[in-house]
This record gives sequence, C-alpha cells and structure tokens, in this order.
Amino acid sequence: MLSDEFGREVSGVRVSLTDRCNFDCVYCHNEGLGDTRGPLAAQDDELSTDRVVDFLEVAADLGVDSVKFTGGEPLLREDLAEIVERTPDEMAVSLTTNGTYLPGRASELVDAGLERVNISQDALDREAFAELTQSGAYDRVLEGVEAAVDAGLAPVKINMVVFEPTAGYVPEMVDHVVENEGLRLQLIEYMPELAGHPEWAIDIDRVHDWLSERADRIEHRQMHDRRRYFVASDDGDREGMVEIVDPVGNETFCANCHRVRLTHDGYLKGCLNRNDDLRSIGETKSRMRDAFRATVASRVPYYGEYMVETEDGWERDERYRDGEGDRAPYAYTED
Ligand SMILES: Nc1nc2c(ncn2[C@@H]2O[C@H](COP(=O)(O)OP(=O)(O)OP(=O)(O)O)[C@@H](O)[C@H]2O)c(=O)[nH]1
Ligand SMILES: C[S@@+](CC[C@H](N)C(=O)[O-])C[C@H]1O[C@@H](n2cnc3c(N)ncnc32)[C@H](O)[C@@H]1O
Ligand code: SF4
Ligand code: SF4
Repeated sequence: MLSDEFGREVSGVRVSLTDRCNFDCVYCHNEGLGDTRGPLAAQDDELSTDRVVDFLEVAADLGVDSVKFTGGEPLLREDLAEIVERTPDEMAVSLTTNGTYLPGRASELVDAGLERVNISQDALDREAFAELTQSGAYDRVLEGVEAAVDAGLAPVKINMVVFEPTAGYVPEMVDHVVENEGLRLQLIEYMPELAGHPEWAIDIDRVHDWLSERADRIEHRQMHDRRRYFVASDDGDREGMVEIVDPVGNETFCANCHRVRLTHDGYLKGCLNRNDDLRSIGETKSRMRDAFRATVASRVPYYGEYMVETEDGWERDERYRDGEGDRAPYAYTED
C-alpha cells in the first residue's frame, strides 16, 4: 500500500463516474466536479468502461482494497453493473447514490458484486425533500431504499446533510433508523468549501453532544476518526447506528484520510476540496501507475497543512499558492 508524506496509507479510491445528475440539490459540492446542471445524456468526456477498469486494476496492484463509485449520479451510467462486475476481486465495492434508479437495478448490481450502498435522503418530509433536491422524486427514493434492502444490501446507509434547513429533522431521522432494521444513518456536516453559503452551516458539535446523551455506546472508525453512535429504541428491543462525518476545519479528520479520488473525465485528485492538483491518468496502465504514485506522493491534509488556521480563520498556506494541475479547475455557478 502506498503512503503519502504524512504517513497516510491510501487504501481507498473514490471514482466519480459522471458529473451529471437528475437532481439539483441546493447544497451540492458534486465531489468537487463543478455544477451537476446540464444535459442528462452521456457526455464525451466521461471515462470509458475499459479505462475505469484499467484504473481499478492499477489501484488494486498498488494495494488499494476498496472503491466507492459516486458522481454526479453514478446510476446514470448504463455500464455501472459491468464496471462493478469487472472491479478486481480484492476490492470491496460500494456506491453512493440518490437512490432513484435503484428500483429495477439493485439486484443486477448485487449480482455484479456490489457490497454496500449509501443513499442520500435529507428528510422524511416530502415538501422539504423537494425543496432541497429540486426534484419531486421523494417516493422514488424510498422505493430505492427498499429495493436496496430487498436486494440484500442491508445495512443501507442513509446520507443526510446537516445544515440550517435540515437540522430540525435530525431527531426523526435517528428514530427512523432505530425503528427500521436494515438502515443506518450518516449525518454529514454541511461543507461550504466548494458549495459556498457558509451561513447555512450549523455547529456539528451540538449534534455530537445530543447523540452522546442518547447513545448506549460510541465507537471510533479508523477512516477519518469518525464517531459512530449506537442508539437503542425506547423498549430496548432495537438498536440503530448513526455515524457523523464532520470534516470542516477538522485536522484529525484530514490526518486520517486514506482516499484518492478519480474524476469522471480522468483526473486524479488528492483531496475532495482541492481543484488545483488535477493530474491526468493518461491512457495506458503504466501512465496510470505513475500518475497514481505522483498523486499519492504530493497529497497533503487539507486542514492543518494546505489550509492553516490564522487569526482571520482558515487560509491557504503560502507553499500551495501555485496550483500543480493538468487542467483548469471545475467551475461552480452561484444560484
Ligand atoms: N471533506 C471530506 N468529506 C468527505 C470525505 N469522505 C466523505 N466525505 C463527505 O461525506 C459524503 C458522503 O460520503 P459517501 O460517499 O456516502 O461515503 P463515505 O461515508 O465517505 O464512505 P463509507 O462510509 O465507507 O460508505 C461525501 O460526499 C462528503 O461530503 C472526505 O474524505 N473528505
Ligand atoms: C455529491 S453526492 C454524489 C452521489 C449521489 N448523487 C448522491 O447524492 O448520493 C455524494 C454525497 O455528497 C453529499 N453532499 C453533497 N454536497 C454536500 C455538501 N456541500 N456538504 C456535505 N455533503 C454534501 C450528498 O448528500 C451525498 O450524500
Ligand atoms: S443527487 Fe447527489 S450529485 Fe445530484 S445534486 Fe444531489 S448531492 Fe449532488
Ligand atoms: S484531506 Fe481532508 S478535506 Fe481533503 S479529502 Fe481528505 S479528509 Fe477530506
């Protein structure tokens, strides 16, 4: 397994298969790929099936043992099952999706080798959901969760972004996963670094404190040092798990970051929040190997190294002022 200069082993890759999406969530950072708006049909710049598979084989050779497929909406790729099927056996395969295309396709993905799925659902309220995602697909998402459970993907992780408009729904989402076997909840701190609107953020420590009071036990996950809270139902018969993803301004989170990302158009990046280190994987496996090694060698923790805390808040360190990217940063437009 390769390690970076900060002793962080790279055990996982996150592959964005497309920057397209059928939703337009108000908070979306799109994994650093710019806006998801635009045509839904497949685009020429997207990596072909073979190139994704070549890359995964190279990553596996370099000791990477897990892959997460994401996007945009990864199920907009018609070849997703083929990609999962052709992923090297030694890699654990998971997916993050908005869930809308899982009905009818979840079983095919499981048969191909999919082991886990995270489905985004920010509220149990239809209207709030529509406002947040700019879509009317609430029922379809619930069907997607059901399809995933039925296909054998339990426990399914529900991803919920916690910010001003959703914070009030946290207690009922926690109850929802306690009551429903087969579900887990992942509360993701709203990240304004790429998406803007820092005023939407809430103090995630308040959520930690609230869960600490409710939980019977707490575990720390090696990845990002994330905390997992185990919450029992009132009658003690059932238990739900709630994980908090709290990367913003969190040096410990970054110090335990073990993932490299691949963009839909074939660039490696060492950090979700960076857009100035995009390195092309090229066409051949030997180029891909070199690019992967170079990206690992130059990746740095975002908070605490790339960004340093000053009296005025977090600022980019002088040493990283000049970007080292092979292509221009992806663009976001303000709403
Ligand atoms: N800043 C930062 N945010 C991350 C990182 N990993 C996950 N996140 C945030 O958490 C969101 C959801 O992540 P998922 O794609 O569902 O997967 P995950 O929780 O990281 O992975 P698993 O728990 O292994 O399924 C991401 O879109 C980010 O907003 C990371 O390395 N850095
Ligand atoms: C970018 S989406 C891509 C996969 C898929 N379209 C989905 O929504 O699950 C991956 C995850 O990022 C989360 N996310 C998007 N923008 C975010 C932000 N600004 N802060 C925190 N999480 C965010 C989403 O809620 C989702 O769970
Ligand atoms: S569904 Fe995912 S990729 Fe699409 S807009 Fe929402 S968070 Fe972004
Ligand atoms: S270095 Fe920090 S911000 Fe960047 S991807 Fe890793 S955990 Fe996220």
